[in-house]
Amino acid sequence: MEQLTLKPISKVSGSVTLPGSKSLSNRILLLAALAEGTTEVHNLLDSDDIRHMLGALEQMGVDVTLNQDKTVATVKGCAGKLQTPQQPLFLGNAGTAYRPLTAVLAATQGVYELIGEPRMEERPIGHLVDAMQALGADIQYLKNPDYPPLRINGKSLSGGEVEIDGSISSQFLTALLMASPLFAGDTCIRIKGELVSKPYIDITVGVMAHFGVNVINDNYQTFSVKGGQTYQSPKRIMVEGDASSASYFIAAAAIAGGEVEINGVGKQSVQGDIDFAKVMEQVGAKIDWHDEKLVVRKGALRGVDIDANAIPDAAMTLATVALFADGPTAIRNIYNWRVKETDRLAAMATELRKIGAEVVEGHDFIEITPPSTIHLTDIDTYNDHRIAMCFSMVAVGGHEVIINDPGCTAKTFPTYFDVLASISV
Ligand SMILES: O=C(O)C1=C[C@@H](OP(=O)(O)O)[C@@H](O)[C@H](O)C1
Ligand SMILES: C=C(OP(=O)(O)O)C(=O)O
Repeated sequence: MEQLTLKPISKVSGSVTLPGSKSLSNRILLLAALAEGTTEVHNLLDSDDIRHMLGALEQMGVDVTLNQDKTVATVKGCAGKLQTPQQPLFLGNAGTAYRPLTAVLAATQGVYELIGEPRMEERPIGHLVDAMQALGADIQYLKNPDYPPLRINGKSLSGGEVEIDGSISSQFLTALLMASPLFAGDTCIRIKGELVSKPYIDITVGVMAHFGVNVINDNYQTFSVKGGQTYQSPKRIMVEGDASSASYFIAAAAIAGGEVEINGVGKQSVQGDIDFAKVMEQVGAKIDWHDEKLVVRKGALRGVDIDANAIPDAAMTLATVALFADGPTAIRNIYNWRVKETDRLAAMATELRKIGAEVVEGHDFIEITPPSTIHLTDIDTYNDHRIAMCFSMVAVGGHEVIINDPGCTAKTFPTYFDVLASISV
């Protein structure tokens, strides 16, 4: 196994430009593929999750041309007419590819098999399949009920009224929304249970609007979409920087100081994870907010007690910032950390304890009391990019740390450790 030893970092200073948002990149690619017209996508993320979406689209006959560094894609829309792939579509562990493709392909003529990495087979998808089946979709589980892999016999669906459980993942609603304009008739979606990760629905609705489809969102309880529509290419679209990736640099500047300019997200961001910057202000970071950049400086760091349901990805970064706060930090309402790249609640608790922190792991929360001394250890990353990136904060806090399998950041941020090194003193 590869290991990366991070030496103590005494200061971070300089400027970083964020890679494009994973959530925006995969939504935009899928809708550009389904649209009428050609779309030029700028600042596309180049990472494993996007590669899986691109690979699937290519297998279904979509013509996508990438520039040399793979950050500009020209997508020739197929106006909803995808080809049946010859092979199963391998989607890695990319939720933003697997879930939307499940719903869209169920409403598109053809036969599809959707497969993934072993962890994908442990990530539930039953709530989405239940809703699609209630609308008449033909989707079968190939191994275990409620989990990938899936076989889909795509066909014309008529829409109608449908309920979807939103309590485990917002990606199921995102998927259903993205498929809804393809149904022959109108669709009214009612949310069962408390909808989690709500800001991601705003991203979905925003991207659909760019492609000419209007969603009526009634207080995150019901959503209405007109049927019989074809997405329309906006011709050119820009992916903003990844707000979840920004969290590591915001945290690094807050812990180690110097001044870090983070380009690509700011006041104008459409991503919910931008609110991590507000949480870090509460923690003590000094942040200047610009339209599309943040400038972050160090402050005295306080422990906080937050409900992180709206920012599940960025909130992981707070768990390692907590090592350097003046008291305990609690991160609450994050049950679905357990069904992501790994059981993130268990994994974070285990690794933080190895560093020396006192940790309470609840069913849906984690409480972290900073250690009096930080232990030198190697961090297991569980094939979870965010665990690898979060624990680089130990080095930022002035302590050597070893990251096992650092290459797992390829899921969303292949160059993360180089970018961190570029601002480290
Ligand atoms: O829709 C999206 O782009 C995402 C939604 C979130 O998942 P959940 O809705 O499952 O919390 C988030 O964790 C994931 O990284 C990306
Ligand atoms: C949960 C994540 O990914 P996915 O899109 O696969 O759900 C993540 O990137 O933290």
